[in-house]
Amino acid sequence: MLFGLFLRSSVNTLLPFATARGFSRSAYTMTQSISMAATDFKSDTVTTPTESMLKAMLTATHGDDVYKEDKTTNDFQERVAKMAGKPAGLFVVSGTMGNQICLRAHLHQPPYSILCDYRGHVYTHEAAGLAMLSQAMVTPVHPKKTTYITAEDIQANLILGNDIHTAPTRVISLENTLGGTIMPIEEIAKISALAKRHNLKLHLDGARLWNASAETGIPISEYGKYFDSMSLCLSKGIGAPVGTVIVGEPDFIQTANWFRKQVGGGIRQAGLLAAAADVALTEIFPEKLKLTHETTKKLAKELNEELGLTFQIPVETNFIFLDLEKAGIDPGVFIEEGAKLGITVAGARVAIHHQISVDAIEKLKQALRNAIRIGKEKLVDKPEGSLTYGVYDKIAPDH
Ligand SMILES: Cc1ncc(COP(=O)(O)O)c(C=O)c1O
Ligand SMILES: C[C@@H](O)[C@H](N)C(=O)O
Repeated sequence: MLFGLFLRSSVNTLLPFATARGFSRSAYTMTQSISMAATDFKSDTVTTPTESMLKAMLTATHGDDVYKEDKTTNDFQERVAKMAGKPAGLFVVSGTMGNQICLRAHLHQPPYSILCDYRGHVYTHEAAGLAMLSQAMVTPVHPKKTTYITAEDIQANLILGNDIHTAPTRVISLENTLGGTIMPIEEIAKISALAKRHNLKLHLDGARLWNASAETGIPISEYGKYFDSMSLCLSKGIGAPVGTVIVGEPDFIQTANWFRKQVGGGIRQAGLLAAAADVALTEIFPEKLKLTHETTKKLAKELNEELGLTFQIPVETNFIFLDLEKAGIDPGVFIEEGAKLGITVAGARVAIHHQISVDAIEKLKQALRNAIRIGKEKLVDKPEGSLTYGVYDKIAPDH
């Protein structure tokens, strides 16, 4: 009974999608009890567990995952690996861990380097893991003409051969979606062929591959054909409280498991977390993700038509990258005006997820109206700790 009360009071009880003012078939949920995520645009990592996820945790098995004895975890790993078209998977606690142990497991004898997009999360937001865990050099590549790095961009930046002055490229690490933009599968196929031609490994930071798949209709397994490893987060738009599954060949996953243990990522009763992630994947993918994208695009259209706002990169899934500079909006003012209205924003990037409330969307628009009005009247320092995504602020490649 007590737990039932806890459930009711602290989680979103998601009603069927509501048709909200101005947002037909909205991805917004009308929540009976407002979760802190309902007003939080800083990221899609902020979603809170739904009642169904918490209930699933109650019936999870309690085996010790370090000894591979937990049925719920083993079954979930198998489910995600199958969706990815890969023979093996490993449940880890975060996307960062998933990426870093995959990349480390592909590398054998330094000196070596990893090639990725200059905005790639593995390079910009994983606490220098490539340098410290993998002792790798990085070749950050700027896309020349598109919002994603192409086979041509990569070819021009590969470090091949064994010149003693260099750290040869051993792994190409892609990210899809990146900044919410989708990398076309045709380009991925070209990059895969290039990697194979030079005997390089290809990794995907697929924290939001679910979004790309939901938007394009291309199955996860179709993407999986081109990669030696993928890190698939369940704690972003999929809305699980914790978890990522990395996928690949069995011997690769065994090596990655070693590095998982080494960084303290061996999990005991992992079934509790895997059970919630399993329900989240079923509940959210792909339909609720698609609705979230529809809502994001509709909001972007309204911000452009009503407020004249433009965007740093195309709005293709669940992120809007506002061009605040062009609008004369100080990020600190935007953050401050949002706080006054009871919403959390983090600067240029606006993240939409399945728990954002209709009311919060209206407040976001009002905060932007206020910030435009205030304009250059005053400049406000960004509050300490605000997520700035500086790398994303410059996401538009230097054409
Ligand atoms: C593209 C991308 N990859 C990886 C990660 C890392 O995930 P986590 O925060 O769970 O470590 C994030 C952030 O959440 C991300 O945005
Ligand atoms: C902050 C960053 O690590 C996180 N992945 C996000 O996109 O919000």
